[in-house]
Amino acid sequence: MRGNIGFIGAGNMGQAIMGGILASKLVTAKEIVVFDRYQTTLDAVKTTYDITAVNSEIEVVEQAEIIILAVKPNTLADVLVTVKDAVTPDKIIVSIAGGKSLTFLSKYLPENTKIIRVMPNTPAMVGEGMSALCVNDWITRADEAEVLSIFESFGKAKIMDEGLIDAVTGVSGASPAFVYMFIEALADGAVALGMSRADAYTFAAQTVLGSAKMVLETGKHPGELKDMVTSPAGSTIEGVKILEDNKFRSAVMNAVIAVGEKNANM
Ligand SMILES: NC(=O)C1=CN([C@@H]2O[C@H](COP(=O)(O)OP(=O)(O)OC[C@H]3O[C@@H](n4cnc5c(N)ncnc54)[C@H](O)[C@@H]3O)[C@@H](O)[C@H]2O)C=CC1
Ligand SMILES: O=C(O)[C@@H]1CCC=N1
Repeated sequence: MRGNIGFIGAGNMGQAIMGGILASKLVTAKEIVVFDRYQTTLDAVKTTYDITAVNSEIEVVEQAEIIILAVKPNTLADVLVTVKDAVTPDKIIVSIAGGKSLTFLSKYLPENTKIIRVMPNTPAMVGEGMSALCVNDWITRADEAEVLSIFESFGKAKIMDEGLIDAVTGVSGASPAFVYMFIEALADGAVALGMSRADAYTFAAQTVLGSAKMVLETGKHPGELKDMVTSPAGSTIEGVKILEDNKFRSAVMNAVIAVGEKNANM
């Protein structure tokens, strides 16, 4: 790393990324410089991770080379206005705010600022994140590789065209929420059939984890993997029919599209 990694905002996502970077030992805890305007959060993060806590947004920009803006989209403009004068051409500004484009970000920053827009997700917290990175014209190949290595330290990461960011937000940024709903529902079904709550979450979550690994590691089409589970006249196909009757796949598709459309209009 060329220097410290800064965070402005240390909520769910800021902490997920911080935790991921620290677990992978990409930098030391002291090389992570954090400001959160909510003192309780800042104190908690300092205690939990032993990072360098500072007292303002500007101090983060001054003390770090790569600055991750992890505030809510509706506070992003205020943060950009606050830090603008401290942003020099050598700094890399990374925004993870949903719906805020590179053009939006560049309007608030000096003309030649290096900017990267990222859509990560919360599984970063356990080293299994999925992030898409969109870069502006001032980002060099070396900058790109360095920031990619941050996001690869806690999962998979890929440089993507900004035109695909709404699709990314639907399929990986927001979809952990859908997956948790699915796991909860699987477990509820098992509980209805007599299994304990604790066992039901373990059986459901391990099955989702294993099924995801099958897709990633076998390279087989998900339909083929589904067919491997459904014996003729067996029990699984009865469940598949219920999901089809209830438009399960259509509901999931529409959920992804709704996220993307909202993201495009934030
Ligand atoms: N939660 C998620 O699954 C994902 C969130 N995102 C994006 O990440 C961003 C952050 O989301 P969350 O972490 O969920 O929100 P959050 O509300 O948990 O965290 C935001 C943090 O920023 C702090 N903050 C606000 N203004 C500040 C300022 N001026 N200086 C320093 N700290 C400030 C708040 O005190 C809070 O701790 C959002 O823009 C969201 O679109 C992106 C991908 C996934
Ligand atoms: O709900 C949101 O706005 C963000 C974007 C992706 C996940 N959370």
